[in-house]
Amino acid sequence: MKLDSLPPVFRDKNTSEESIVLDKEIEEDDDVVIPVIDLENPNPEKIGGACKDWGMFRLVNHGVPLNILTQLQDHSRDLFSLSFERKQSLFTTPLSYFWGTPALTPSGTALTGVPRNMNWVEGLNIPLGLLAEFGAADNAKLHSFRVLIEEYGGHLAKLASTVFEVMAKNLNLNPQHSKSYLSESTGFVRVYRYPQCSMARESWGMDVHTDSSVISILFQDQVGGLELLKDDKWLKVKPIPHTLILNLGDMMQAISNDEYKSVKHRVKLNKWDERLSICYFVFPAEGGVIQSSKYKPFTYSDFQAQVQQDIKALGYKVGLDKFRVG
Ligand SMILES: O=C(O)CCC(=O)C(=O)O
Ligand SMILES: [Fe+2]
Repeated sequence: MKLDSLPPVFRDKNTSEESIVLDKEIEEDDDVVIPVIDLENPNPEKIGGACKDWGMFRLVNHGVPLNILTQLQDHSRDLFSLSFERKQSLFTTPLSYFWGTPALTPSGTALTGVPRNMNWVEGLNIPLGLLAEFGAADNAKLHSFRVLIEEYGGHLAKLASTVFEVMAKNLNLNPQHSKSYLSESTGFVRVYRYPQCSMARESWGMDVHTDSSVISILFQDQVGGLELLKDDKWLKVKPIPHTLILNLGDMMQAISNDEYKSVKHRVKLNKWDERLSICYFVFPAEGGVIQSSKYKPFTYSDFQAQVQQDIKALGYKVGLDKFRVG
């Protein structure tokens, strides 16, 4: 890892490779087996059960070509290895480059508020609906990244709607409403690098949170660190090559009237390796009102505005509780 590629605030906690190796401990293994959904032959009952009991499951036979996954990883690593200053100047609107927090304003800059612990992460935010504005013709690296992201985004949008259709049927959603509950044009991709950190026990890659999305789909490398909360226990989500992890966000919990869970999750750091993950998020259509008996009618924009206000004022997201009836 090149030290000058890190945001300056992350540099002092990254000691040399040698001292890190001496420090190596064996961590106990408490991996769990989260439900596996085979998309070649999706079983609606199994999907329903996984949504209710876990809020997170693994996708296999998902149809995203392996070469796209590996190329995207390679390209992302290459971009993150650029110097911090270069990344700041290269990733301009509609892309954005952020670090220290995953909470962004709608335009993609890091949201600052009441100071909280720094999240040990840097990332690129890529709104798929604005890819046409992302010219990048004068930069070969960015251009091929854009082409890949476009292809990846197309696959993930299809994947998300396939799974959403099964959920909508399972929940007997009104087809008129459910059309606006998932809108491809709202999708964005986040690419994260979690630098190795010598104080991995004291810092977080990403603090405990739920996603605000309808559906999030994650592609992680082999380093591991993602954990989910189930029955008050933190469980590791083991990296398995070529599989994707789908989790439900707050919008899906509201749409399902709390039948499905927006799962709490977090990312632990690693002392020895940096970690790369690529996440896709998709939301309801602009102006689409979420109707359910447990929540006041609200749009995703209402929700997002409330989240931004809470992060600024309190330092954290309150989330769905702000919209609950009674
Ligand atoms: O990097 C990961 O594994 C998880 C990222 C995440 O939870 C998020 O972006 O909401
Ligand atoms: Fe998340």
